[in-house]
Amino acid sequence: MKYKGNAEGAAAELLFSGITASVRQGERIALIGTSGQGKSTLLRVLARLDLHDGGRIALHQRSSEESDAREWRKRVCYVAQQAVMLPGSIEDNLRTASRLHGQPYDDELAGRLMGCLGLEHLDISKRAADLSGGEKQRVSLVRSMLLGSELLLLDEITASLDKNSARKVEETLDEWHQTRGTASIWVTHDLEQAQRVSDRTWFMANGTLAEDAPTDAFFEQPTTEAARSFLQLPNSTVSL
Ligand SMILES: Nc1ncnc2c1ncn2[C@@H]1O[C@H](COP(=O)(O)OP(=O)(O)OP(=O)(O)O)[C@@H](O)[C@H]1O
Repeated sequence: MKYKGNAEGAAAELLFSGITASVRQGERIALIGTSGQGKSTLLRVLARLDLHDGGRIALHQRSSEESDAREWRKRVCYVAQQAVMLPGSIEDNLRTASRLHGQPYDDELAGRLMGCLGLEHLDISKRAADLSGGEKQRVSLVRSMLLGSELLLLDEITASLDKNSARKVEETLDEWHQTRGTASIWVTHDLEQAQRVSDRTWFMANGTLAEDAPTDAFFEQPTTEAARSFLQLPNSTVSL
């Protein structure tokens, strides 16, 4: 699905292939696997921020080729691990979605989400560039949530947060999911977090989606040796 070229024109290497999967409305997926498997790349492909070299992605049966990229990115929103703040104040950043998509800015909702994520102390007229890494990450999450997407692609969004703040992010997204039915694919290396925030787990290994299973089943009884090894479970006789 996505090629990884290396320098000096050497033969391109297939990063992953043969992935067939779907996300149901309101479903919460944890995407896990060892570093370098292509989890972030898969999210970026799904958000149409990276181009796939083959295969098809579709939203409600409409393929990416038939859909307007801007409209797609409003409905499928990628939240990066390294939050990028736009020039201007925190409020300017929060207003991005409404400005870009010509929709009214919900001041009350923005304030509520900032509070839920432990950012109520921030003066939103402050320069966004001056925020700490963890603050930027949460402001960027609020900015994305204000888009009202139906699928959030969350790329290690709590990686630079303390435990307390990370829990607030999880709780806020859980409430968001309960009240709005927003689906998510959450890339995380924290396996306890993966179990808390998902109904289904996608496990990437060996250049493909090696397992796609309900989260409880995956963690109790993974079916591949790759997953057993990843979860540090004893070997079984189950084959890859
Ligand atoms: N645009 C690109 N061109 C070439 N190689 C790329 C590109 N994007 C990512 N890669 C490479 O593809 C591989 C997968 O990267 P990716 O960040 O998707 O993995 P990951 O599973 O999310 O890793 P991690 O868990 O460490 O964040 C890495 O070796 C990376 O260097």
